[in-house]
Amino acid sequence: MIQMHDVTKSFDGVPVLNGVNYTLSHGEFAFLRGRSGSGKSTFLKLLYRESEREHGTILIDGTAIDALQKFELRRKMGIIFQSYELISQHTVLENVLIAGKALGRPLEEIEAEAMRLLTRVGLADKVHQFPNKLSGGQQQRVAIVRALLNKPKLLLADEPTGNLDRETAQDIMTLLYELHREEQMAMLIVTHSEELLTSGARVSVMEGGHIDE
Ligand SMILES: Nc1ncnc2c1ncn2[C@@H]1O[C@H](COP(=O)(O)OP(=O)(O)OP(=O)(O)O)[C@@H](O)[C@H]1O
Repeated sequence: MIQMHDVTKSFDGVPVLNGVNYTLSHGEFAFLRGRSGSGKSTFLKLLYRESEREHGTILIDGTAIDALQKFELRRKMGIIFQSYELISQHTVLENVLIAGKALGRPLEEIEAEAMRLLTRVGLADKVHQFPNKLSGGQQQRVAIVRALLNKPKLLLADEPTGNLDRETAQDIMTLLYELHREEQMAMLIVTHSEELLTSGARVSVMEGGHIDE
């Protein structure tokens, strides 16, 4: 799903990624850990081309990421962030539907899929609420549903539980693992928290500009 070979990135002449090699298989579930400032977010941003690498190759689902327009690349993936990134003037349902409307999918189809997923994550009674009426954990569940609406083969998560208390963070990690199995997609989750790692899951570590298993 992800094949990264010898990728480098620096900011103002200071190297952050220094020849990163990384592979994630189709349907695999994996964590990426690392100290603050080690380059984890930079690594993810290169994958969804929020930032551009200097050297090396990156393939997503077998295709070199430069061979695609950004919107084509991002269709292949869902992305969630620590800060949820919901639109405050839109209801929960509207926030989720945005992802499907962006692809021009029929409203009836995306509404049905949104309701299925929102029910799955325990938010069936919140669909007409606005995000500021929800807890942090509930807002992250909305963001997860939005990321899954178009059935991506890959979900990238950048510190998805960074703003949540421990118990809620654990619930979100469990939910992500269950969804990876149920919806059959690869997931790469960046976290600095060792205690949140799902037991038995693959864990890679970003350190010194490299990724080690
Ligand atoms: N746009 C940018 N311009 C300049 N420097 C940057 C930029 N983005 C990141 N950096 C630097 O690159 C390094 C890695 O940052 P990055 O955000 O990738 O780390 P991280 O491992 O995700 O950290 P955290 O766990 O704190 O989020 C840091 O030293 C940061 O200051």
